[in-house]
Amino acid sequence: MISRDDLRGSLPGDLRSVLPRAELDVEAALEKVRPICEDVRHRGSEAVREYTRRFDGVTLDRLRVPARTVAEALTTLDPAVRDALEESIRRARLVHRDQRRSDVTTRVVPGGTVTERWIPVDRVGLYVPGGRAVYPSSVVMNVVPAQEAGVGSLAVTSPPQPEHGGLPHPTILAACALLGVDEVYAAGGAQAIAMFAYGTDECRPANLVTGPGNIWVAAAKRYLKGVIGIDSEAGPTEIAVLADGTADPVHVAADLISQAEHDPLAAAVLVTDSPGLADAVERELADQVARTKHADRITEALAGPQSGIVLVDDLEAGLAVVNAYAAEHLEIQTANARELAARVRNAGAIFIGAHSPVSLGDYLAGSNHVLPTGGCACHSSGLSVQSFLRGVHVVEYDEPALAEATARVVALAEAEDLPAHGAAMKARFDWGIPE
Ligand SMILES: NC(=O)c1ccc[n+]([C@@H]2O[C@H](COP(=O)([O-])OP(=O)(O)OC[C@H]3O[C@@H](n4cnc5c(N)ncnc54)[C@H](O)[C@@H]3O)[C@@H](O)[C@H]2O)c1
Ligand SMILES: N[C@H](CO)Cc1c[nH]c[nH+]1
Ligand SMILES: [Zn+2]
Repeated sequence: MISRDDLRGSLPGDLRSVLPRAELDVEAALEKVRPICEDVRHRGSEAVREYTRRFDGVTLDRLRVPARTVAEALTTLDPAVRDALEESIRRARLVHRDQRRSDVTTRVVPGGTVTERWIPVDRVGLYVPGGRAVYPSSVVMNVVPAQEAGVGSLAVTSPPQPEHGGLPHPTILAACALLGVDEVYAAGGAQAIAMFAYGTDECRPANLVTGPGNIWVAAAKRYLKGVIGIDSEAGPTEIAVLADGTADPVHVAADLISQAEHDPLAAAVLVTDSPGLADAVERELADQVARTKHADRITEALAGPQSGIVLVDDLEAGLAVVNAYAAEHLEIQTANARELAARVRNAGAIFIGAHSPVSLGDYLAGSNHVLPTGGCACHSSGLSVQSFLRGVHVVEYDEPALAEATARVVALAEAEDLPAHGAAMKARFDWGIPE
């Protein structure tokens, strides 16, 4: 129970330290991924194949999936799944197309302009998880914004599945085919991220790698950042639900369980001012978990230190808690949900009201489901078209505009004791280069 007194005067950081959160030791995982990444750097595909044998239990002669195999995956795709994927792609395109940026030219002074030009990254590597669950939906969430940004070269990688002849899951291949992606690799974990970073004889290096994954994937992204660009760390899934006594405990429990289903390290947190709702949700959780397929990993996730029910005095305190927590997904199920949502500062994505569950966002809302976890939502965004663009300033001044700027540039250069900077300006005018 966190009371208003606990909150009074507490900084978001203090509050964060008393909230449930996974003690995800990415730093410890870094120790383990460092040698994997270095090995891939030096031995390329041979090393990727060796770690694939060790961690995925699959022996592969080559990592690249033949383009024909990708295309053929469509022939065995369940028509209902095809229809759902196509609609998911259509809705995601609608949302992501609206995120495209236009170049903007600012006339700073007469004769002096700065244009911000948006240029897509040349080549991206897209990670699609495939350990405990397989994620064709993450193919959509990675590929659509990259394509809408105008990225020219896209490669997808996903862990090989022993029961599918060492290929990524057929629905992942089919999703790639639907999106027109034919460069696909059967590799997962840290070794796949290193493959994109350093390149191998089979896979050209990429400029940027994006996509969600487990702790090994998150650690590899952190280790290789700089060698390759990365999106935000999108690690084990999190859901926070801010609810009052008007929320339906059956729905709240179902939504918490839905995200706990991803990983024993997934986090599910209810923040409520209603002791009655808290009790009812607890009862519902026990009932629903017992009846669900992945009860083991869900039970582990719900019992972990990262999950729990936080009872607050009122919804103001609840708002402070969810802002401090900065969940990957935040559902607001209260009487005044839209109003509270407008005051949320930190969340990867916000789901308003009884009819906007996270499961909708995972597959079909049109929003992106690759979102920052572990509190990163206080500084990072989910995947979007912007993730695949670079803004480049293009500067163009004419001679009078440069002349008008010269004295001030010289003054600032001298203040920084960098006189050659000033000299580069003066050289263009009568002032000349000083002896
Ligand atoms: N935040 C998001 O946007 C988002 C979206 C979807 C999924 N997720 C998360 O992605 C994760 C997917 O995890 P997953 O495990 O199912 O698939 P994954 O593809 O991320 O990881 C599987 C890979 O991990 C490697 N691996 C397994 N054990 C290892 C070990 N002991 N040492 C080194 N490497 C090892 C293997 O090579 C395997 O290919 C889940 O945590 C889920 O919650 C997050
Ligand atoms: N909830 C995950 C994002 O954290 C995305 C996902 C994909 N499939 C099901 N769920
Ligand atoms: Zn999910």
